[in-house]
Amino acid sequence: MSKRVDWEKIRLYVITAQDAHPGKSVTDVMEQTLIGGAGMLQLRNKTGSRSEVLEQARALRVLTRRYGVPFIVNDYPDIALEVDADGVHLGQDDMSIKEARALLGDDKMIGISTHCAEHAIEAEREGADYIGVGPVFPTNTKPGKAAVTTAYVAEAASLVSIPFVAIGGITTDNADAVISAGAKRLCAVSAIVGSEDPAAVCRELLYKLTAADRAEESSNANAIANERETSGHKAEENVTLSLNGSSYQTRSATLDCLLAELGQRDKRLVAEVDGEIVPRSRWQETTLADGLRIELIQFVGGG
Ligand SMILES: Cc1ncc(COP(=O)(O)OP(=O)(O)O)c(N)n1
Ligand SMILES: Cc1ncsc1CCOP(=O)(O)O
Ligand SMILES: [Mg+2]
Repeated sequence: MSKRVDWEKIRLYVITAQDAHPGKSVTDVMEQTLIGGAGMLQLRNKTGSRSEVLEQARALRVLTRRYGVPFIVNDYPDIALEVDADGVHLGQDDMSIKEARALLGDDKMIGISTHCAEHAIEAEREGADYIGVGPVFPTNTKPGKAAVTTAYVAEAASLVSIPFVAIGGITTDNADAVISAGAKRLCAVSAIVGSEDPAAVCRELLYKLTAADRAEESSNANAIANERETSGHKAEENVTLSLNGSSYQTRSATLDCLLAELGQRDKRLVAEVDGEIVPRSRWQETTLADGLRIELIQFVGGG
């Protein structure tokens, strides 16, 4: 799988944490997350030797290929290349995006952690493929790291056009608040891989994301329907006027439109509304209303 991943399919990004599931293997737990609908996986191993990380990366590469989802390696661009992962995730203190790009080429994804608006803007400018936005809440997975709160999630949603994933302390209990702040994608570690049933937690988080999509679609559809209804009513509303002494119904909104409707706009004539002459320059701004008395006086002949 190359960098051209389908971000529409990636709503839930799951990261490994082997200490969170003693007695269960990383690949077994991560397979459960894929069964639950995870759309992207990351290998994050902060304590193992390089050879252990490489071995886990190889196994997760095989697994993610089987499920057709992108696979990212945290911290080790060289291992990402060696196992043909889809990319690397960098932190603010790691090598620059430029350096990683030079190593990995254009086909691999580069994700980077961001903790404030300036980071997000810089990441997009430097060519990151996605950003992590967090930690949204305090979390034992990243002890001592200040929470950025949902305020930064909302800021990121309006600041960047590359995809972003909200991360840090996200659980099924607080995910709605993160989604309401504007997150379309969630990334979680302990709440998923530390649970008895990782697939079920994934399904629940995905359900929350898709429920929010449906609510947004239906509120957009309502707004469009209201707009149509309002403008539809306007179009259907007839105005009843007195035109040269006779009752006349029209849908035209302005004097200019009425004269066009009557085929008179280009004729030499004087238009009077309620006894007052309306110069041609004001026909477009003269709106029609029930009961108006309109007199059209034609000039006959030349001279
Ligand atoms: C998706 C995602 N977001 C943030 C991080 C954190 O990366 P980093 O800041 O480099 O910290 P460590 O994970 O290396 O401790 C991430 N890994 N993934
Ligand atoms: C790696 C990382 N980067 C920012 S928060 C975080 C940890 C997220 O883990 P959890 O979902 O367990 O809070
Ligand atoms: Mg890192």
